[in-house]
Amino acid sequence: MVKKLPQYDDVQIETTYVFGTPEVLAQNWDAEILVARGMTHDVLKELFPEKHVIRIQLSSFDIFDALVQCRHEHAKKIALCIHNIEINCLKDLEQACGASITIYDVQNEMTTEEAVSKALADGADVFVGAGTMCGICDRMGLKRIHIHTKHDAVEIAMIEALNTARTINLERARADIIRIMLNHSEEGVLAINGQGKIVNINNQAYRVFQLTTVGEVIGQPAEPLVSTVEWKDFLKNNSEKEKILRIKGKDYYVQYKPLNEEELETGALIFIRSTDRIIEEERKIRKGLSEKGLTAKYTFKDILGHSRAIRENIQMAERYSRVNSNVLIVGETGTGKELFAHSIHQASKRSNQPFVALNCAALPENLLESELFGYEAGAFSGAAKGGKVGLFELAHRGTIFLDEIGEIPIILQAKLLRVLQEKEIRRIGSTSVHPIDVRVISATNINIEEKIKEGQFRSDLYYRLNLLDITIPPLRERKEDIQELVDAYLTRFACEMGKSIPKVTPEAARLLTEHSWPGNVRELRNICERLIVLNDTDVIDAELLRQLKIFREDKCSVHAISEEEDPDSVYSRLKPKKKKKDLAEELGVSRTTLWRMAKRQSELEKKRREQQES
Ligand SMILES: Nc1ncnc2c1ncn2[C@@H]1O[C@H](COP(=O)(O)OP(=O)(O)OP(=O)(O)O)[C@@H](O)[C@H]1O
Repeated sequence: MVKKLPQYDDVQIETTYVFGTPEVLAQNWDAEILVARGMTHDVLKELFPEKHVIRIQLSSFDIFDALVQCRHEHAKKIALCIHNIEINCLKDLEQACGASITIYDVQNEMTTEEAVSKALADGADVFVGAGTMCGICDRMGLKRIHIHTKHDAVEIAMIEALNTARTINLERARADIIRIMLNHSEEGVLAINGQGKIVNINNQAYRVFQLTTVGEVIGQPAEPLVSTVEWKDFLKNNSEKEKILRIKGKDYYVQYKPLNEEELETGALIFIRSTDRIIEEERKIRKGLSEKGLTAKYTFKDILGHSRAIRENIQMAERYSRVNSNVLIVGETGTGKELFAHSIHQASKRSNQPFVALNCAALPENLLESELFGYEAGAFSGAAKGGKVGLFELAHRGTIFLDEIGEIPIILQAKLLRVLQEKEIRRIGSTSVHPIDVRVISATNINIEEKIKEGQFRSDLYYRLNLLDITIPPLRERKEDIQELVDAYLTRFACEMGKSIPKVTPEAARLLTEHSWPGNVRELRNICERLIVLNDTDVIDAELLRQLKIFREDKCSVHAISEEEDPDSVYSRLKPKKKKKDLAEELGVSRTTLWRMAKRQSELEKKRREQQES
């Protein structure tokens, strides 16, 4: 009957003939959208306020068509019983029909009956109207003409109904997504209205309150469930609140957020999270961060040594933790500069924020720049698709530790200085800047002042980095720490390896104290580890130190290798055979020092080649 309707797979259309009293119309419709004409439309709308009821509009043409048919009935006086319609051209219509026309306004079945009776008394001989009127006329044996609705009007109403159906379905799909999201949330979520009644609850909250039937609590007061909560005060004050509540024997972290969005009734959302879960998640996050190197591992408690120098350094560093100024830590390799940097961060107000460490000597200039400042997508060929967040951005609100700062290329020094001055960074290839709040702790084992004199380090940057400074003396200058460090490391490694803790004889202790420790604490730590691995007795004596050739690297470690004019160093002899990690251990140096040695080595080789060529 209706042509060219848009097709929707998920919409079902049914047609039915309804006629009669509101009681008849009030049958159980399972349709969500009803399409009807005239009085039927009005009655259905009143009976089903929650449904969409769409009106099929009667057109003047439909009425005209019905009136013209009255000619065939030889009408003299036509009664037009119609609902809520205005006709301006009555005179023309009367002429076209050849009869007088009286309009009777009808609202429902009762008023239609009254109108028909009145029209009859007024002398009407033909009645024109809709289905209800026709039914009454048929009962009374009166001549009547039914106003039929044209296809076009039905089609327009059906299109409106289908569009409404589409909107309903879209809304429903959206609501389904929100429901699924809510139900997949690890948090229990409860929405309460201004009267403290539950208007919505997700699956997780059902579990928390151990409810069994879905919908059991909707419309019920929230009070028995969250009885300990002064939600009334909270609604009154319209402020957020958080509490730890014990619900069904378990602890939950509960947050209340007031809801007074314009279109929503004032109420609140209650979020409920298991405290066990929060702790577990935090642990995972910390683990994730530490795997990425974003957390500090050490505190001042990890720094051993009772020498005056080390104690004074710790005291000073503790004071530095309380402020935000940049710190420069100076000391030979392996003296514990990184340990101090971690500890300062951990004792500072930034301890819950990231600690990001970077060795400036370990990367070539271009990589170092992108590592520090990040880059935009497509900033250069080979750049990662989504761009890259730089370490400064990663360290926002926390601390960045720039080890081997003396090695930073002069071009990057200018950029770093700008970052420290402006407190904002610009990624490579980006036009915009990001404000950052990062504390910089840097470390060096070279004399930066010398580098400044040589024009290789900017003095303005040095003063920015060196607002506070710590100088850690080498181990050979604080021999009183050696015994404590040896005891601590022997104990630690023996426990880790399930061996008994060996006793160090006085002679062995003397040898250990007299050793020059060019690799400082790192070297001492490595030697202690070797002693535990290689020794199966309970004693460490001088003979064992000699047998195990414990100090065999003495002549070959940093000092020996630092003689730049000696390219035939132990480093170059060992290098081809070793992995970087093993080599660093063998030489008793850090991987950075190793990298520096490699760099120096290749510079020397280059120089030698150039000399040979010239
Ligand atoms: N005072 C100390 N107490 C305990 N352990 C220490 C101490 N000083 C250094 N160490 C240990 O020695 C090793 C080297 O320390 P760290 O990496 O902090 O030195 P560094 O000065 O930063 O070295 P590099 O300049 O070579 O990077 C680490 O295992 C660290 O835990």
